[in-house]
Amino acid sequence: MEKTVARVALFAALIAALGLVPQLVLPFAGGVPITAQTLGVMLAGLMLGPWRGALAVLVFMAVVAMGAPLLAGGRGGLGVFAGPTVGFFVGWPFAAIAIGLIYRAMRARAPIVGGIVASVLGGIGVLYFFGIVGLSLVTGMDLIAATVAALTFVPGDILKAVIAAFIAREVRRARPDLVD
Ligand SMILES: O=C(O)CCCC[C@@H]1SC[C@@H]2NC(=O)N[C@@H]21
Repeated sequence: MEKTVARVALFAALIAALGLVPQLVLPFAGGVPITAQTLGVMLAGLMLGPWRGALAVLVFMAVVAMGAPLLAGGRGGLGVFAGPTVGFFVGWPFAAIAIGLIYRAMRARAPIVGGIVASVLGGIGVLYFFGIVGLSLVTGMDLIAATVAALTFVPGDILKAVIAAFIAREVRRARPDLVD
């Protein structure tokens, strides 16, 4: 129990720390930034598993919602729920669940490929569904335009998926007792 609390807190803190990496706001992405924090969401799903990973993300989100400026660029507070990133933000725990479930099913046979596939399906497939709908609702963009805007993030998120898969495999090799 104590170990679980410590791990969940650690990953919530990791996602917060990744917010220190400067965000990149591209003019054609509807005001949604490129952020390193999605790497933290992927790592939480891969290394804590679906439910504890989602819990770590939810803890981080609760602290942000309470006003802590822990999102990249120093954002926080309830205003996040009215901004163009709301769908991605709300989608993070669902992405962590999908990543954790897919990785559990694949990691024994293919730790790296499984980590990449899980992170791409959860961190792009599932997450972008929420993100695109949210972007469309908040900005009034139609779903096609919001999807095109979201495509901006695909190369960076694939890179994060590869990095997350290697980190998860190495930590699992070195300290199997610390991961899901
Ligand atoms: O800071 C926020 O309010 C949430 C940011 C969401 C950014 C999304 S997550 C998926 C995609 N990949 C990125 O690097 N940025 C977007």
